[in-house]
Amino acid sequence: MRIAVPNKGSLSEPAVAMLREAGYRVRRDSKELVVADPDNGVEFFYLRPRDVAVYVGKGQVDAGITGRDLLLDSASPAVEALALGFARSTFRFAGRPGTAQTAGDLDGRRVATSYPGLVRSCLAQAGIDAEVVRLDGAVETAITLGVADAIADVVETGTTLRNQGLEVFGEPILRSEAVLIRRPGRDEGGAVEVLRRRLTGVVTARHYVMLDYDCPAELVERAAELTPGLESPTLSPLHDETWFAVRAMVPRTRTNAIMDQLYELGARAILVTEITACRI
Ligand SMILES: Nc1ncnc2c1ncn2[C@@H]1O[C@H](COP(=O)(O)OP(=O)(O)OP(=O)(O)O)[C@@H](O)[C@H]1O
Ligand SMILES: O=P(O)(O)OC[C@H]1O[C@H](OP(=O)(O)OP(=O)(O)O)[C@H](O)[C@@H]1O
Ligand SMILES: [Mg+2]
Repeated sequence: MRIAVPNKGSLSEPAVAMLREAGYRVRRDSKELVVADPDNGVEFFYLRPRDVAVYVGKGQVDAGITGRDLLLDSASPAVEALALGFARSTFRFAGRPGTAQTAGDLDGRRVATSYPGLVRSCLAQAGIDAEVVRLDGAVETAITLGVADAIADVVETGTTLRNQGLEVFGEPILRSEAVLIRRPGRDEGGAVEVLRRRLTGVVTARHYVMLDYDCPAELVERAAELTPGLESPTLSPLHDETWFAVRAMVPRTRTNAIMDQLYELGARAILVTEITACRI
């Protein structure tokens, strides 16, 4: 199986980290363009982020990691197989304050972007007739230099826009994040499915922590409501028969709130441990 991985930019490092956590061999330095991983029957190709969807869409590579925005911009027939939870951003119109209230105000005006495919299809869908100016990056500067009236670009914290005195307008065009993509058609031999399952394990492991605590027997039912786990929490008897040990996965973002509630209920010895990988 061949897998395409972004070789630079925002996606590269977290994509490599995720593959490493999923048990694959990754490159040791940024000059390595092809990495063989015979133990897993995989060959990794480190490609430009924009090219990943092109190779996967043409079927030369079985799967790849890219951004949802890059996939849609490329108009590649590759298929999104799994959202990976990093490189989250929105794709938005922006301009100087007062330039426009909605995308409709762009009629007859110029929009600079490095995602012309995405922007053209968004404008066409809304029936807006605007000129798209294609730039390679740093598009925020296009307005200052008079090349465009507005821009459409990736926004994460909004710092870049603020620094240029720009404001977003209109509805977000897209919510993006890193995604696993696969070539269209059948997954020969189910090879991509193994990759997808492994990456799901990493995404889930990042999402949850393992919570262990001791709980008086009469409070176990109420404690189980606070920590229902995936199927049901694990109960183990303690030597002191009036207590149980309870174990359940909980969403990472709610860990401390749940620990507070358990403690107030009467649970003790509440411990949190990291999950490094899992199959759900
Ligand atoms: N600041 C950011 N925060 C989150 N995601 C981002 C950010 N900038 C770019 N991305 C995402 O990274 C992908 C773009 O990949 P690309 O390699 O072009 O990143 P980049 O950081 O812009 O690289 P470059 O150094 O070439 O500008 C897109 O999916 C985009 O949504
Ligand atoms: O909302 P923010 O947190 O400021 O992030 C968004 C910025 O990050 C990316 O820029 P990058 O540094 O990749 O430069 P580029 O425009 O040349 O791609 C993106 O193109 C935006 O400009
Ligand atoms: Mg960039």
